Amino acid sequence: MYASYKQTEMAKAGEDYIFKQLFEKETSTYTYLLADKKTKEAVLIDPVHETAERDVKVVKELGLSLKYALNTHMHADHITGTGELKKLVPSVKSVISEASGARADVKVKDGDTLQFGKFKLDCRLTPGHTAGCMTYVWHQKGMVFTGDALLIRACGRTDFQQGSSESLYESVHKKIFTLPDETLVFPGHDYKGFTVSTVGEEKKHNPRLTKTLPEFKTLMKNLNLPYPKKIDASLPANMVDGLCNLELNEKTV
Ligand SMILES: N[C@@H](CCC(=O)N[C@@H](CSS)C(=O)NCC(=O)O)C(=O)O
Ligand SMILES: [Fe+2]
Repeated sequence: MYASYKQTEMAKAGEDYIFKQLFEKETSTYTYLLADKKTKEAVLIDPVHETAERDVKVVKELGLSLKYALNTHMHADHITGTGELKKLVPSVKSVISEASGARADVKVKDGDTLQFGKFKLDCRLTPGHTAGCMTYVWHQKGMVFTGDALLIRACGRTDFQQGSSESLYESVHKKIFTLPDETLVFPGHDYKGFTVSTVGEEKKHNPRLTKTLPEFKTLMKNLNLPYPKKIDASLPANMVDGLCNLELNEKTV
């Protein structure tokens, strides 16, 4: 059984593509399904362990062929769904940045591209929340998947996983805010009910990233957020592509 979830209203089936924004309620995580309608090739961005079965069900119902399961970073608050997805659909290749230091089938670097059907995602390294955060840009559809680097009217915390407020500020300003203003911003989480923003809106209204760098650094230093509840289980599992410790122990006895 998987945790409770809801699928948001954000589902689009354009002329030549499929886009779905899926939600995992316990950790307020967004998973995105993108596909080429003609070739049926699909990718999932930031799947969650508990909702991997749901994601596979959607993929199958739509007659899609899942090529990649991408992580924007090594998550601290939940176990990635990539390990579970690979069990359910063995041909899927998991993806994470080389800079994350984590295990995956494909390790991407800044400037790499990932192809599905006639579409491609541009990989932009955006460190700061973690040292290995990757933002994926779908230029052809004017969409950017920012993980926890840029959240709607917020941004990822910088107090663990080699976080750095200075790096995050530079990443967002140089690698995300340089995209066209109308680019749709899809984050890795939302804790307030937002589903989508735009680069133009965030440049104007993000209460953290509109500050000067010194102000931003002070603000981030004083966020005082509690550690994510599942951090102790998530980090070791996400280092090894989402295989949980329990399974690893079972294999070694
Ligand atoms: N309470 C949640 C964790 C909330 C949290 O720390 N979120 C992270 C992204 S997940 S690594 C974050 O960067 N938040 C920024 C913010 O301003 O909220 C839990 O226990 O799971
Ligand atoms: Fe995170």
